[in-house]
Amino acid sequence: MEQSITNSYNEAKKLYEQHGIDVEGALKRLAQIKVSVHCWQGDDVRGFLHKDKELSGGIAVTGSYPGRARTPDELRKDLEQAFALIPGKHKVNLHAIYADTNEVVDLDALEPRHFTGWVDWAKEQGLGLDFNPTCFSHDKAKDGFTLSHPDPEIRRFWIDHCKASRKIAESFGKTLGQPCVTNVWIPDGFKDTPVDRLSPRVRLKEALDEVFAEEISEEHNIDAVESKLFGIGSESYVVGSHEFYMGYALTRGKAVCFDSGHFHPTETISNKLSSWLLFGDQLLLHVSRPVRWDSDHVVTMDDELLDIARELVRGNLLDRTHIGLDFFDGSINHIAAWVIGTRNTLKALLRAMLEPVGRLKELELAGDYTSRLALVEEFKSYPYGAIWDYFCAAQGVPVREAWLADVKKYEENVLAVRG
Ligand SMILES: C[C@H](O)[C@H](O)[C@@H](O)C(=O)CO
Ligand SMILES: [Mn+2]
Repeated sequence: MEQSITNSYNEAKKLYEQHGIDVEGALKRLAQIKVSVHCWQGDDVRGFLHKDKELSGGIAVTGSYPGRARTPDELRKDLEQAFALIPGKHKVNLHAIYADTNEVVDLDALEPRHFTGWVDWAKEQGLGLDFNPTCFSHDKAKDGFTLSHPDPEIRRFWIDHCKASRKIAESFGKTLGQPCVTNVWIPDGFKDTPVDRLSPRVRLKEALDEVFAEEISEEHNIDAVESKLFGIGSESYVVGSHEFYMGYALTRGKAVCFDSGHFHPTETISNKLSSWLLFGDQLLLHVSRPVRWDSDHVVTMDDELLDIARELVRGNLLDRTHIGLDFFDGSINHIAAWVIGTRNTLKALLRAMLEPVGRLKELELAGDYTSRLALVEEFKSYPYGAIWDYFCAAQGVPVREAWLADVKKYEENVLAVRG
């Protein structure tokens, strides 16, 4: 390691230690955190199962930056390049449409064997896998409804797909020796104001009960459900609203997925986590960045990211939280997007771990809000960057922006030659 990195680290460490902060303990904890990196940033959410299908479900990718992955092998190579620039050992979050198979197989007939390529690779790379049924970009989701569709035959198709997804996830968990989080998100909703808000929710509740009917050990698979306020084409009503899934997950022992882009523009998920975890067991995060009406921008070091990290650290919630990412930006280098979003998420957790939480809580309890504010503000300019640099160097990944040169080289040598 470069001497200047160690020197800056030692100086910074002294400053934190004056406040009783255990810097080495924080770095050990940070090294254990697994971020679930979403595969769909690598190919603009197209997948490999039905190459001709348009992206649907009220989500959209804009931009045509060259070099998106076109095959499972390309996607895996791109992920390997991203992970070489991100400290720690993580997970990859797959959608069903990323099956690695030459067979013509529909979503309801998918089996673990269609994902063998992914599992073998994950094992070899020391990565975990998470999973998602893909309830969009399919003819049977054309009119915007899946699990809550009024037609029982269409509902059946999606129920079978979600059941198949849980079996695939269970096989991931068994083979890789760590649980796979299976997240159900459906786009179902109305563009214009519905007359009957209740019936689609009744259908969704019944369909989900069927999906989850088979007991699968949480050692292998953890079920999560993800709400949304609105999507493109479902502006007026979404069946799987936050309240729907709060009730559903609480009564069924499921995890709730909080996507930071799925709420009103001024509503933050950081303020929801402590409430949920008082009553529910586990949560899944989709760390994203909403911008005006759109929900899926690359995660930056903004106030909400830091507040999410603070909530997890201050409330001791990390052990019950699965941290996933969810953004898709087609206007920049696909690998850089992963690296920026994942490094920022980890860096925000480090910043939160380097705050004098015990002291701040004491001040708050004593009603000394002046000191609380003063300390929180001063800590914003404490030298966490020096601790982060040391962490990156110790983990064998590039320090500061040095990773960008590797991405540019990969772009020139690998991405630019893709058609
Ligand atoms: C592709 C993902 O499953 C999707 O982004 C979902 O998680 C979501 O957030 C939809 O808005
Ligand atoms: Mn999401």
